Amino acid sequence: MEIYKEFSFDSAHFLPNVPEGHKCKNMHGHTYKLKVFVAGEVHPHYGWIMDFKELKDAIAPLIDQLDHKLINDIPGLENPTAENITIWIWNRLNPLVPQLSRIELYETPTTGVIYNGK
Ligand SMILES: Nc1nc2c(c(=O)[nH]1)N=C([C@H](O)[C@H](O)COP(=O)(O)OP(=O)(O)OP(=O)(O)O)CN2
Ligand SMILES: [Zn+2]
Repeated sequence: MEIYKEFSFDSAHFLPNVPEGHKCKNMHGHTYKLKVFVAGEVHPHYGWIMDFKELKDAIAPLIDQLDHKLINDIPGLENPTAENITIWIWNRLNPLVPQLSRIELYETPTTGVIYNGK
């Protein structure tokens, strides 16, 4: 079984490595939607895989770093594609939440990344 919790953050970014003339070389913003999945067994006493609040507390410092920021300024995110942001989140969240099974990051309503750490 998997549980999930959704988060969102509003951030500015630009993509420095795209060719001249590409619209994403200009600074612009997104309301990112983040969906975090955790897999495991249902605890016989608590009746849950993991407390949603524990998940929220684990990701809060990462959301704080991203929300209302220029993502390019964050060390490790100088080229803040959706793929790189997703890997950055995974690498910081997985040590705190070892049962992490999947991250989905939506940059726009029609574009996103699904990552399971491999
Ligand atoms: N594989 C990726 N491709 C692109 C990324 C990315 O992170 N990974 N990022 C961008 C830009 O950040 C851009 O803001 C999003 O691109 P796009 O889907 O073209 O955005 P639009 O809102 O303009 O989409 P429309 O459907 O055309 O309105 C680009 N590519
Ligand atoms: Zn963008």
